[in-house]
This record gives sequence, C-alpha cells and structure tokens, in this order.
Amino acid sequence: MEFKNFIDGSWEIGTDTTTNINPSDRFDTIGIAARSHAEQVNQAIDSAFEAASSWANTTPQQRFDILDFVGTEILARREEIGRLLSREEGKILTEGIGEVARAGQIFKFFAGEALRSNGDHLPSVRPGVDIDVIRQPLGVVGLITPWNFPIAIPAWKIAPALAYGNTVVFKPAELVPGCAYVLAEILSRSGLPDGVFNLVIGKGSVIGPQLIENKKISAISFTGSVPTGKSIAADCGARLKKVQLEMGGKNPMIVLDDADLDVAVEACLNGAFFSTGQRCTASSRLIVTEGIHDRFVSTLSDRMSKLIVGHALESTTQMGPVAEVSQLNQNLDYIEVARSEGGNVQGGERLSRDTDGYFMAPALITETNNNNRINREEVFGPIASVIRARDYEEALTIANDTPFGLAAGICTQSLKFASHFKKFSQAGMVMVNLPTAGVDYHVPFGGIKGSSFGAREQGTYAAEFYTSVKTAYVMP
Ligand SMILES: NC(=O)C1=CN([C@@H]2O[C@H](COP(=O)(O)OP(=O)(O)OC[C@H]3O[C@@H](n4cnc5c(N)ncnc54)[C@H](OP(=O)(O)O)[C@@H]3O)[C@@H](O)[C@H]2O)C=CC1
Ligand SMILES: O=C(O)CCC(=O)C(=O)O
Repeated sequence: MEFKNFIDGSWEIGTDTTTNINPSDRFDTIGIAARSHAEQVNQAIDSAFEAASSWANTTPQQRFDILDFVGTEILARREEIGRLLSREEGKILTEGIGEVARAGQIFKFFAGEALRSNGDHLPSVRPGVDIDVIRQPLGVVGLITPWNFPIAIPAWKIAPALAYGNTVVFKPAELVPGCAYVLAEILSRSGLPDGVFNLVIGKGSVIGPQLIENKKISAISFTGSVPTGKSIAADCGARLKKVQLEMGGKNPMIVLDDADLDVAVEACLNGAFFSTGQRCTASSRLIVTEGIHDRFVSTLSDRMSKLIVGHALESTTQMGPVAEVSQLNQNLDYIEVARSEGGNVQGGERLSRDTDGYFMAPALITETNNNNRINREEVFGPIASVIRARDYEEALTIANDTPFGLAAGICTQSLKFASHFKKFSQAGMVMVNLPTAGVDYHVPFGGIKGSSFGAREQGTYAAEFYTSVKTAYVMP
C-alpha cells in the first residue's frame, strides 16, 4: 500500500518515502509512506488558509453531515481498520478494534457538537444594550500526534477542529502513517471542500517547526513527549500562537488495605500492561499499603507472568510487541536502572520469536522508593514498580510527589478515602476502583503540572481550545 499525503484535495506521495514495518513481524511490510518536503507542507498550509473563511461560514448542518458520515464509516469498518492499526502499532486486535470504534464515536460526538455549540446572550449593565458572547473558529490549526493511539488521538483533534469551523493540517507520527492515511481517505470522501483537511506525513523534527513558524497557522495541538512538547510551547509562546499540549504521566495507583484484592489486581494489570504499557495514562507507580502489600504483589505477579505475549493479530495474545526498537531499548535500559537502584525485578526479559518482533515480557519491580529514577521518569512500556506505604496519608503524599499530573487511581472500599483522594490527588483524571488508563470519549481529557498545558481536550470542553470568544455589544 502507498500512504500518501492529502493536500488541497489531491493525493501525492513524492519522491522521498519511508517503509512501514509491522512491530510484531519485521518481515511484514505494511506500506510505503510519504516523507513530506518543505514545499508540500507549505502547500498544505496555504490550501488550509485559503479554505478557512468559507469553511468557517458553513452551516452546522453541513458540518454535522460530514462528521457523521466519517463516524459512520469508521464504525462500519472497525474490524478492518482495527486490523491495520494492530499490524502497524502492535496493540492486540481487540484493543485495535476498540480504538477504531472510539474514533468513530468521537466523530459522531463532534458531529453533534457542530449543532449544539452556541454562545451566550446577556443583558448589559447599560440600559437598552444587548451583549452576545460568540464562539468563532481560530482559522488553520496544526495537529501533531503520537504513535500510541494512531486513530483515536487524531480523531479527538481533527473532529473538534472541523466541528468548530477550523481548517486542518495534520501531521501524524512517522511510525503510524497507515491509520492516518485511512482516516484521511474517509475524510476525502465525506464532502469536505478541498483544503479544509490536509495530511502531511513525515518527520516531526522537519514538519513541526514549519507548522509552528508559519503565520497562517493560528494554533497547534500536540500530544507526545515532554521535551518535544516544551520546545513546541516555547516556540508558540514566542509567536503568541495558541498551543495545547498533552504529554507524559507517571501515574500512581494506590492500593489500600481495605481494597477488594481482585479488583485491585485487575485494575493494575490492565493499567500497567495492557496496550504494552504504551499509554500516557498507564499505572506505572503502584503504591501499596503494608497490610495488603505481599498478597497484592504475589497475586499481581502471578497474573502478570501468565499474560500471553505475542503477535498482535493472534487471537490468544494478551500483550503485543513494543511499537519500535528505540522504545524497546529504552524499556530494557530502565529495567537495568531499576535493578541498579535496588529494585527486585520480575519479568522484563527480551523475548525472541520467529517473526523477529519487538517483544518483551511485562515487568514488575518491587522494593522501590519514590526517589528512584524508575518512579520519576516516564518509561512508556509494560513496566510497573511497587512502592510500600504505611497508610493512606503516606500513599497520597507519594502519589502527589511527581512532576506529572495526568491520571491517578485508588483501590479502596472506603468512601471516606475515595472522596478525599478525588479531591486531593494532584491529577487531571482520578479513578476509583478502575484502571488509570482507558477513558470515555465524551468528557474532558488532560492533566495538570508537567503533563499538560493549555485547554483540555475532548467532550464539550474541546471548544475552549478550538474557538476564540468574541463579545459583541449591540444597541438595537
Ligand atoms: N503522552 C503520550 O501520549 C505520548 C508520550 N510519548 C513519550 O515520548 C517518548 C518518545 O516518543 P516519540 O514518539 O519520540 O515522541 P515525540 O514527542 O518525539 O513525538 C510525538 C509527535 O511529535 C512529532 N515531533 C517530533 N519532533 C518534533 C518537533 N521538533 N516539532 C514538532 N513535532 C515533533 C513526532 O513526529 P515523528 O513521529 O515524525 O518524530 C510525533 O508526531 C516515549 O518514550 C514516551 O515517553 C510518546 C508517545 C505518546
Ligand atoms: O487511556 C486512554 O484511554 C487514553 C490514553 C492516551 O490518550 C495516551 O496514552 O496518549
């Protein structure tokens, strides 16, 4: 397959290309992808700029119909696209299909938003004057996405951008051009005028700065690593360009003595190891109180060691490969760091298979403390560490002692502790007796502290980023 750029309503691949390889089976080439050059990126920006004014003035019905069409087609093709996703990114097929369904639902949700979005009408403090607070699109938005959710994250940026009347230049992660291409192909048949949606595939370090520096782009929405996010924010700040960042996490899951052991183990197994731990919401620090610690560790480690690691498309597989070799090496390095810090490592070995995929066993590291590097830095792999705590108060202090603040969880049967945690945990998303990862598509997503910057994504809150507010005073 050829994964082409979509610029001003036309498909093109250009001369410079990359090869897209299946991380489960490195003998399986999925396709050849465009690697955009500067001229193509400029054409995409120009065409989005040209299209912005007429798209901003389309009716809500036109925008609803287009986004609803996209959502319907994605949902109808969830198995086929889910297969491509799993082949390309490496999450297991049920997770791949689930992610595609989520992307379809996101388009449907924002189709509705195109109809629902409104402003406020208020009386003035001056007699006879009316005030309207109106939401207006920003113009052209640049969307930069990571590899770990290759269709859901693009969906939750593209759908609100279009619903609220913006035009788009979309740059997916180079590792996952297939899902981006399929999404663009559906959008290309949805009735969108030329230039409203553009896809430029290629290297982030080349395309990213071009998007940020170009004056025709009004705003950048980014999901990915902390260093890239910080440099994007600094560059946007210097140009007074609106920016939204979703970055890493070092998400705590507290397990209290009174927790239901099965619930806690299930939540941690899912939160730490599903999707090969490649979720910014993954539970990477398991903070466990003394009374349940040993039972919890022994049950979780037993369940972890039975997880079947293998080819993402095999029906028996419970954990697929790591998405790429540099991420695999980073994971294995962190296991050695944890060992050298005194951690007791179970699992975490490199696994070899005939298909030469990037497989490793999930790892549980016990007897760690919160100052260890393994507990301070985001790893982004199937690795969780366990930290002992005396009681709830100490567990909460440890949970909050991190530069990150994306998701935080607690397993307890105590309403008192759950309610206290909901209020005092320093995170944008809090889960009680549920995994820290795996969120709904219709409510806000994002964090505090070093995890996020700017307005929230998803749900009706997405309007905060994708629109600006105008206040109109009228004396009729
Ligand atoms: N919070 C999250 O959801 C995610 C966090 N991460 C974290 O980041 C680490 C590294 O992953 P990685 O994929 O390299 O993350 P990056 O932050 O490098 O990549 C995320 C996106 O940004 C693009 N990008 C890269 N450099 C620039 C730049 N200078 N300007 C603008 N955009 C740029 C990438 O393009 P390209 O792919 O072409 O390089 C990709 O589309 C992981 O180990 C993990 O810790 C990773 C993925 C998701
Ligand atoms: O946990 C989820 O459902 C979403 C996670 C996510 O968006 C991410 O890892 O980037």
